[in-house]
Amino acid sequence: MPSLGRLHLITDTRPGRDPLAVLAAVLPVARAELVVQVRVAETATDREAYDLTQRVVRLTAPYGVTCLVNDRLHVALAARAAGGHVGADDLPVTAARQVLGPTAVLGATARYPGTAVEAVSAGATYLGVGPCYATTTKSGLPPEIGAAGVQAVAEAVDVPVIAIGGVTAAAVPELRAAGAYGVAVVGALSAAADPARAAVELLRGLSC
Ligand SMILES: Cc1ncc(COP(=O)(O)OP(=O)(O)O)c(N)n1
Ligand SMILES: Cc1ncsc1CCOP(=O)(O)O
Ligand SMILES: [Mg+2]
Repeated sequence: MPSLGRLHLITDTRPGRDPLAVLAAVLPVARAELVVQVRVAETATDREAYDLTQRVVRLTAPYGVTCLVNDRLHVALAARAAGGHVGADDLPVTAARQVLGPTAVLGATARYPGTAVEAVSAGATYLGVGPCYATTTKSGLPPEIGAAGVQAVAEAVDVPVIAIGGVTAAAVPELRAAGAYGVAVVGALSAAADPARAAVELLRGLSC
């Protein structure tokens, strides 16, 4: 399996956002350091998720970028994405691994060392760990775990830990120092006035 990119761009499909325009801006600067996770609203249809995934797969293929699908693993398979990401309300990691097959990239959400170790035993190849900081992108989240929470998970597992939730370029150094391999962001790229520049700033911290 090729090494995982350190900057995970999660698509922002909220009204007024343009995930493909953001991706087109970020791709040339981030290249293979980028992972794109297609995440659509729960109210989106499978067809909408599939169409967006196909477009992302086509856009990213020339750059060797890994494309993943959040939650909807059948969409990942149908669109020939590299894998998917599951959390507590999705298929269990063992079932997700069965669906995707042995070589797919499979991310799982974890907040604590115990659940992190279980997810890795069940077949997760990386962990999404958070929320690290306050965020308005997703509601109903549990309390933030901060860099200390990331460190606790990173010390417990030997797969890449991807910090998520309110992550900005300013926070990347402390997350890296805590053992995060990379970061996953929605707003830091989607809401940026200049997404390419925002990606460069995130990548600067990730390369240290
Ligand atoms: C990299 C990464 N980490 C965590 C999540 C959150 O997944 P989940 O807990 O299933 O929540 P939803 O994204 O499905 O709302 C993620 N998507 N990516
Ligand atoms: C999907 C998800 N899961 C935990 S935080 C989050 C949203 C992250 O978005 P942002 O990077 O804008 O805080
Ligand atoms: Mg989910």
